[in-house]
Amino acid sequence: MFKTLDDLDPEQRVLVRLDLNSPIEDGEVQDNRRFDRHAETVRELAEAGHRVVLMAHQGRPGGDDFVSLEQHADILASHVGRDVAFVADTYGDEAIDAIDALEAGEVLLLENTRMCDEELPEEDPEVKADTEFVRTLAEHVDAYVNDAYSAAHRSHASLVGFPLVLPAYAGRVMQTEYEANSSIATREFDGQVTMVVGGTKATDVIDVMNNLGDKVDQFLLGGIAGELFLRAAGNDVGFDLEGMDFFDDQWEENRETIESLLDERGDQIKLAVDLAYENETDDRGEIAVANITEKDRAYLDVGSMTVDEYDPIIRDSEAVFVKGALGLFEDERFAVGTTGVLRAIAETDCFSVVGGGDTSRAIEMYGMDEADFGHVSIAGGAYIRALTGAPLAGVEALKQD
Ligand SMILES: Nc1ncnc2c1ncn2[C@@H]1O[C@H](COP(=O)(O)OP(=O)(O)OP(=O)(O)O)[C@@H](O)[C@H]1O
Ligand SMILES: O=C(O)[C@H](O)COP(=O)(O)O
Repeated sequence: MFKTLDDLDPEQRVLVRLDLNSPIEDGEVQDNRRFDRHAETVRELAEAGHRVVLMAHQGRPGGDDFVSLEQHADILASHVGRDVAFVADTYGDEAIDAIDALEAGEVLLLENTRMCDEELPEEDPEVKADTEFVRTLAEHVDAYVNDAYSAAHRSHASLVGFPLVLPAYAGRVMQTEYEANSSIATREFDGQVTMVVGGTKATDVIDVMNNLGDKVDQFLLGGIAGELFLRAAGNDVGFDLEGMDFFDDQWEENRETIESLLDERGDQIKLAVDLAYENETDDRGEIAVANITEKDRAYLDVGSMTVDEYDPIIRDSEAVFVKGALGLFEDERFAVGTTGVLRAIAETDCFSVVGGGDTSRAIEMYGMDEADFGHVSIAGGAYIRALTGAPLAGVEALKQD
C-alpha cells in the first residue's frame, strides 16, 4: 500500500498533484465537486503548517478547454477558505521564485501542467522522473502528494515521475477513492452484491462483467449498453436511428461477447422489462419490451416497471455499485431510471459506491444528498479501470515509494 498524509513529516514543502480538470462554459471554469473534495487535502496540509505547492491540468493542447488555471485558483480558494496564490509558470524561474518565497501555511497553484511539453506523452515513470520538469521542481520541495485519483490512469510526469525522486504520499481524495473503488474486488460482503450498469459504452459493461462476475450477485442493466443486451436477447431494440451510429458500431464489435455473456451469466443479468421514449406530444411514453415489434424510435430510459423490479433488489442488497446511467437523465423526462435506483440506494443503509463522471452528476442535479451514499466517485476513466481490474499508473507509482 501507499503512505498517506498521516505519515508526512511536519513543516514540509509539499508538491501536491490535484485533478481540477473542469467543464468550461463561455470561457468560465465551472465549479464542481472536484474543487470541494481536493480542498479538504489542501486545507489539512496548510493548517498543519506545510508550504503547499499545487499542480493540476485543464484540457489538452489543441482543445477549447485547454486554458490557464488562473480561475481555478480563485474557485479553489473559496472552497479551502484561505488564499490560493497563482503563478503563470509550470517550472521556470517565476514558478521557482514563487515556491521559494512561500511561508508556512501558504498555498500556491502552478500553471496548467499540460503547458509543459514533458508532461503529456505517456511514458514509463523512470523516463518521467528524468525530465527537466520533475528534476527542477523536486529540488525545491521536500515531499510529493498525489491526490489526483481521477487522473491516475495517465502515465504523465506530474503523476508518475515524482514518486521516484521524492518521498511520496497519497492525499485524502486519492486514499478515499482508491479504497472505495477497489472495495468491490477486495472486500467480502455478507449479503447480496448488486451492480447497476448502464451508460453509453458496451465495452465498459462487458469488461466490468468479465472482471467482477464472481463478486457480483446481480447486474441491473440500463442505458444504451442495456439496449444492446436486450437486442442480443432477441428484442427489436438497440438499432441505429438517425444520428446514433454508435448503436450499430457497438453491436458489430460486441455482439458475440454480449451473446456469450448472456449464455454464461444469464441468471445474474437483469434486463429492462420496459423502455421510455419521447411521444407525439413531447412527453415521456413507455412501452413494455415484450410489445416492441419494430425498432422505430429511440429509447431514452428504462421504464417504470423496470424501476419497480430493480428497486427491491437494491433494497435487499448489502452492497450496491453503480457505473453508468440508466437513461438520458440530463433530460428530466428520462431521469426516472437513474434517479429511481439512486433513491433506492440512498434510502437503504447498504454500502454503496456511485461512479462514472456523468452518472454521479445525477445526484447533484436531482437534489439528492451525497451523505446518503457510501462514496460518490469524482473519477471517470480511472473509476472504470478500477472496476475492470486495470492498474492505475499513478497509484502503482505511489505504492513503489
Ligand atoms: N438510452 C440512452 N440514450 C441516450 N443516452 C443515454 C441513454 N442511457 C444513458 N445515456 C447517457 O449515458 C451517459 C452516461 O454514460 P457513461 O456510462 O458513458 O458515463 P459515465 O460512466 O457516467 O461517465 P464517464 O463519461 O466518466 O464514463 C449519461 O450522460 C446519459 O445521458
Ligand atoms: O477529467 C478527467 O477525467 C481526468 O482529469 C483525465 O483527463 P484526460 O482524459 O484529459 O487525461
